[in-house]
Amino acid sequence: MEKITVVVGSDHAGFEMKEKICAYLEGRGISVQDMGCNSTESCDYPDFALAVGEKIRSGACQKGILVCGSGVGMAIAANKVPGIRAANIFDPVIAGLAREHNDINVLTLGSRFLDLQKAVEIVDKFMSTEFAGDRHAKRVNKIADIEKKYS
Ligand SMILES: O=C(CO)[C@H](O)[C@H](O)[C@H](O)COP(=O)(O)O
Repeated sequence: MEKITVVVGSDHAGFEMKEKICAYLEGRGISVQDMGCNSTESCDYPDFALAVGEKIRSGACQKGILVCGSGVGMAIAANKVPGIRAANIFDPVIAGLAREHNDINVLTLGSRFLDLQKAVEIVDKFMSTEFAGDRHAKRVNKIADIEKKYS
């Protein structure tokens, strides 16, 4: 596995799972940058999706993980940052495909619908699966072209 820094964030609903995922990644020797939140006090997921997306866009971090109650709000918000390809994943096989075919750089998780063991399996797939390139690169480039059309 390449040496990378993972940037993580959550809202109040994802806080506890985010903390456990940080500890899991750090325990595996992976460098983690935590953009908050820092408690279960109610807060707004777009603030953390933006912070994580900007870290990746700037090149400071290579992959991101965002946790909210369903994972949906985080995915919608993160995908508004140019260059971010975020997907809300509930299954490790799909996590592998999302890396292999779509080169996602942000994983979003729904803490209210995933147990920790499944979340960790998804994180492992996200971290360990390489983009396959080839025909998939052409398609991912077309996604970037859509973004350029509106910039
Ligand atoms: O964005 C979401 C829903 O798509 C997340 O699940 C949020 O965590 C959720 O909306 C937070 O809800 P709450 O009632 O304010 O806890």
